Amino acid sequence: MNVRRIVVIGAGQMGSGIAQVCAAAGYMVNMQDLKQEQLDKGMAIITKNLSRQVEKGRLTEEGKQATLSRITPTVDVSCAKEADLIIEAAVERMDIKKQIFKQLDEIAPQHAILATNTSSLPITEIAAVTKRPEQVIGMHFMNPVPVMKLVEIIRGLATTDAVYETIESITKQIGKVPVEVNDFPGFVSNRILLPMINEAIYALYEGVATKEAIDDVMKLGMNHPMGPLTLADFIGLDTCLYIMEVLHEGLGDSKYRPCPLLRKYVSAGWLGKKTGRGFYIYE
Ligand SMILES: CC(=O)CC(=O)SCCNC(=O)CCNC(=O)[C@H](O)C(C)(C)COP(=O)(O)OP(=O)(O)OC[C@H]1O[C@@H](n2cnc3c(N)ncnc32)[C@H](O)[C@@H]1OP(=O)(O)O
Ligand SMILES: NC(=O)C1=CN([C@@H]2O[C@H](COP(=O)(O)OP(=O)(O)OC[C@H]3O[C@@H](n4cnc5c(N)ncnc54)[C@H](OP(=O)(O)O)[C@@H]3O)[C@@H](O)[C@H]2O)C=CC1
Repeated sequence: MNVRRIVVIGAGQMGSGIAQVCAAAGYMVNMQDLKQEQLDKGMAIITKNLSRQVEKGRLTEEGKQATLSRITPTVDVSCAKEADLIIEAAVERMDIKKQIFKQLDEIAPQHAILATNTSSLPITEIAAVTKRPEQVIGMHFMNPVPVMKLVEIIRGLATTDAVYETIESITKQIGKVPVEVNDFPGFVSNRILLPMINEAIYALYEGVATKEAIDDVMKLGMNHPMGPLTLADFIGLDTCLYIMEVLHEGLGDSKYRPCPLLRKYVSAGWLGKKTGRGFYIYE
């Protein structure tokens, strides 16, 4: 299928990154969010990332402007009318994703593929609220999107081979590496990563060590680029909690219970880097 226009739903840290890499590869992109403020923040992040590439001599000023000109920020979801592919990157909650997919199914042209960047939620269940489950698929980017190579691709029960192949080909065109995994809670990435992060939070909760010490052990001892508590702040503690809840409920094993300290921080609105405070404080 020939994809020209991509609509990205959500202009947060993932949505803005996805819009950037798609526009940089030549696609026309509409980036939609509920609030203008969030769109402004998303565009500012994209501009900053592209400017850094110009400073490093990896991109010309014209190239930066051309990429920016291919992105149209909007609060109007009816931009989905023009989409060949929609990539949803709103909040990690099944009720909200179902609402979005129902609406997109009504607005988007018949041929359009509806992809979700969900970190953990079942693709089949999201697809079931649409009249085109065969055109719904998981396209799971990693954070920060412009840097990380992986895109986990997850078929729902009804996803066709043609839709899978289109998404695989677009993933390669935007310079990423597709890896196919099956539709299980948390897929592969977060089934393995999030229990490690949750265990690090338990270690802090139980007083095994300070947050700095826990992060140092994993950075210096295991060569992780970021310690698990820094990484949790980077992902967003709300997203970490939602993912743990999906693993706990979806796999039915108490080993996935979210740490009470994680719940407490989320209740306090300490969501990590994006709100200025999580396990650490950010200026
Ligand atoms: C929750 C989910 O569903 C799935 C997930 O995404 S889980 C999260 C997965 N991501 C990770 O695990 C990230 C772990 N951390 C890292 O890999 C690294 O710390 C990092 C790439 C984020 C930063 O790397 P670093 O070496 O510490 O810092 P730094 O030297 O400043 O940056 C390295 C490069 O990344 C770029 N970069 C860093 N942060 C960036 C950002 N937020 N956006 C865009 N580019 C960024 C820098 O510009 C730099 O680019 P060049 O090499 O081209 O100069
Ligand atoms: N953070 C990460 O490391 C990763 C996250 N993901 C997944 O990507 C998705 C987005 O995460 P992330 O970008 O971190 O989250 P953010 O909180 O940074 O951004 C989410 C954005 O979506 C907006 N939004 C909420 N509801 C709607 C809606 N109905 N229509 C349009 N926009 C909406 C939010 O607006 P408002 O703030 O006003 O609610 C916010 O701007 C989640 O599903 C997450 O699990 C996937 C890979 C990695």
